[in-house]
Amino acid sequence: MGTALASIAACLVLAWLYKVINWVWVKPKRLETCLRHQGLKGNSYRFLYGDTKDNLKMILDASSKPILLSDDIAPRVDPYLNLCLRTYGKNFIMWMGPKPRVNVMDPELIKDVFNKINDFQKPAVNPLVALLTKGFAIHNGDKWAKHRKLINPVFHSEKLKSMMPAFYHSSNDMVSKWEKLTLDSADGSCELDVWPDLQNLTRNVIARTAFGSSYEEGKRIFELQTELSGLVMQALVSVYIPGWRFVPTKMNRRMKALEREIKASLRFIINKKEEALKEGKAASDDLLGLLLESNLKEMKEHKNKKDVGMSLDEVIEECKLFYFAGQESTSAMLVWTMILLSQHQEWQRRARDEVLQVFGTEKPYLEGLNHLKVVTMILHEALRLYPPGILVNRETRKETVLGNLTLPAGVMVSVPILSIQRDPDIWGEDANEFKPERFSQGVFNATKGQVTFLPFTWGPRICIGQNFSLLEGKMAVALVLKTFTFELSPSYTHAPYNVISLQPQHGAHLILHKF
Ligand code: HEM
Repeated sequence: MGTALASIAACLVLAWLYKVINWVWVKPKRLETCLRHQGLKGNSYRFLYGDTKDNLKMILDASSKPILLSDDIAPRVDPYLNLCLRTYGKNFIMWMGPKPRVNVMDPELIKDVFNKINDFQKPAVNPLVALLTKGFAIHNGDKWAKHRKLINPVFHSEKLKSMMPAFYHSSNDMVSKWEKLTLDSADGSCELDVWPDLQNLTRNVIARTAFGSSYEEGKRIFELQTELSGLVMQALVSVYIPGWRFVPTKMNRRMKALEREIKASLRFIINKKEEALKEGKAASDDLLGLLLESNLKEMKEHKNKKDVGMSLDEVIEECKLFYFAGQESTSAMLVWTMILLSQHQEWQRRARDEVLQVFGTEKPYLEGLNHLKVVTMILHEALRLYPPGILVNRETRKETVLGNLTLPAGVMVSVPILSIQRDPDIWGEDANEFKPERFSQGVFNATKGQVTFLPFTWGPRICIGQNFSLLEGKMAVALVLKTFTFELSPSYTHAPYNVISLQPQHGAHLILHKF
């Protein structure tokens, strides 16, 4: 009996060892040979870590010093990728641990990557990131399609109209706070770091638009989510050990407690809203109400079918996704827009003239915001130079053809948005300069119809919140321009860096003058 057990144990250990050796050595080397035969350059695979150690070291080094406003930001923001581009050209492989990642910058290939969503799937997320959200942004296949279909109506342009009061009140709260600071000073000016206030603005917008009347509870959930993101980020910089998250360390216990509290608070809000909706009491004009309405409709229409609609847990995860996806990126877009307009006073003046011409002393309204041409050009140029998401990844699950390449299963494909949007081959020699006039005839003309402007990516998985965030951004920019002129403070240091989104590492110190 004992010998039989020992043999089974030995077999299990051998099987496990085989899997580990295959994962860390045999498979990466096989993939490397296959990719090199097809002409792809890049560093050789290094055991377990691949390029990740060098990548991290270069990021830490680059982020230890600021750069000049006139410098290219790529060497600071993504130094390793930038080095590979210079060393190997645009088509190369980088090693994300034992996984090869192919860099793709050809517009036709990018189109394929974003269009063929079943061939190029979202990579599995680190279980730590899944603590923050398991919403449809991380799913593939039928589950993604089902959730996207249910959530699409929530972001329909006619529904955005009902979000206008939330955009206005949140922007107005911020502008009133700044106005008070300028009025309290003798010369009607004040110096401040606008970055935390812009983050607060976009948080308030999501709390208001997601939960309507439950806004205060929504804000509390945000505080918990922010603490949880901080802990997840801390855990992510250490080497990921499978299963470590179950060890009851102080940090792991806190993460679990936060996750439980967030879930319980969301469950409470959702139940309250669902009850009210069923009784016909609540106007479903917030994101959660609209989502529940879309869900109820689907369940009624297909009540005899299996697996229809979303469960309560799935709705909870989608609410967490609104927080996660909707906030950081929009505040990043706004902060870089303000920094660029501080540097380029002529464009600031043109944008203000337009805002005053459209709204005069009136509160900004939907149709007016939709007609702001100069402001839209400026937002697009800010999103080109400082895309909140600098890179997106996909992964092959089976042998897949991409242009001249045949990629085996298990290869990551990366679209480096920042490098593409600053590529002189695509945008011309002035690619690194702020020139909103590029977008004077719209995005299609600016890109000559190619897939080269990608702040929201492209294809079926394009950002669902694109119109939402642009409208929110226009409201905030219009109110700021109506109230202040602004410039960079001498204490501003230019230090773009990438943590989830492209952020100003040392804040955004500006001087505001009451207009
Ligand atoms: C300036 C602001 C924003 C930027 C630059 C941005 C950017 C992006 C990008 C690049 C993706 C695609 C990621 C990928 O393909 O891997 C994406 C997806 C997504 N975004 Fe946004 N986003 C913004 C605002 C928002 C807002 C306000 C919301 C919601 C309230 C939102 C919700 C989502 C969702 C749910 C997805 C997943 C779509 C899918 O997988 O089908 N985003 N966003």
